[in-house]
Amino acid sequence: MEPVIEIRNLRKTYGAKVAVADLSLTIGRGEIFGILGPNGAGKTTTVECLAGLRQADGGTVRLLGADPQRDPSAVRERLGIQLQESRLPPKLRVLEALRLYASFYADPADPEELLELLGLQDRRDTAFADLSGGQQQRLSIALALVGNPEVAILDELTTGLDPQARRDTWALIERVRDTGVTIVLVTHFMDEAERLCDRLVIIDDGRVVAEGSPAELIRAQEDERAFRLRLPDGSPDSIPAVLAALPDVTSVTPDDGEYVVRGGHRVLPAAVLALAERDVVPEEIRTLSRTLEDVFVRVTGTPTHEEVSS
Ligand SMILES: Nc1ncnc2c1ncn2[C@@H]1O[C@H](COP(=O)(O)OP(=O)(O)OP(=O)(O)O)[C@@H](O)[C@H]1O
Repeated sequence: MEPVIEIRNLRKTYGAKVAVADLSLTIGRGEIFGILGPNGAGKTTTVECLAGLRQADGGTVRLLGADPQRDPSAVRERLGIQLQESRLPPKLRVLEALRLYASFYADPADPEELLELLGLQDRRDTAFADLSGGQQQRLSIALALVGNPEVAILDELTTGLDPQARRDTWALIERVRDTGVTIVLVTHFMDEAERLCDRLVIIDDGRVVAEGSPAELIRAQEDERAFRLRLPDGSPDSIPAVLAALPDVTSVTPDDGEYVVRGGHRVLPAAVLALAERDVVPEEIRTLSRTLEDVFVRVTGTPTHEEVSS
């Protein structure tokens, strides 16, 4: 793997607040690399240091062999960045925006080709304010790509998009990667990371707590089990808390009228026994395959949804 990004022992504080404690990672050419973590974990600070937008307190950063901290201009032409909630003037039209941004670069991409890659050809004369959320998002990706970058950083790519627009955006990112661009994806969506990333890190409190491909990370959770449970109408309200208190259970999460129960390899028999002792016959039980979300909950201790307390 030819590294295009190397971060070693990065540290960044804001006054007394340690945003990045000690973080190292390596990203290879042509990868879609995910940076995941709970709110406030230090993801945005990390990519801002990587882009030379913030000065780190310690550690080294190399992007395409250059030091973006010391010499931001050395990476400016080779890096595209789409930060959270990038907004444009409401009246600026799509093609105008692309041409304007292209004028900042010595060797920009052809705005017409970008319009086609991003499926915005028939929106070329539409003002930013009149685009749908998905189209605005696609335009902000196009703007990150207009300088013909070798590396693109995309932060919270699909926040606020509907399921179809999210899937379209994922397909688009794969097309961009296929053109040879290395992509750094900052996200808190586990399904997005599992679907798109070749490799990823999960960071928590400014440190890497897990690293690998989604499949490797999921395989490493072999002793984890989970199932979905639908209780019969009229079962005692205390049942979820009873399950949450069992030693084999690590979490009970309500979801769409059912419960997702997670725990060790004995979680299913232990829960069924506890239900039987209370004369509760489940309406339905479905075992679940492990996902990146299970890995995330385990390594960060942060539930992605509200849990039942025991
Ligand atoms: N300019 C700043 N001044 C002070 N504290 C900051 C600043 N920017 C970020 N922080 C704090 O540093 C920590 C890391 O923030 P950062 O935005 O890097 O996290 P994040 O993982 O990107 O979070 P989110 O998912 O919420 O965007 C947080 O506790 C945040 O409140």
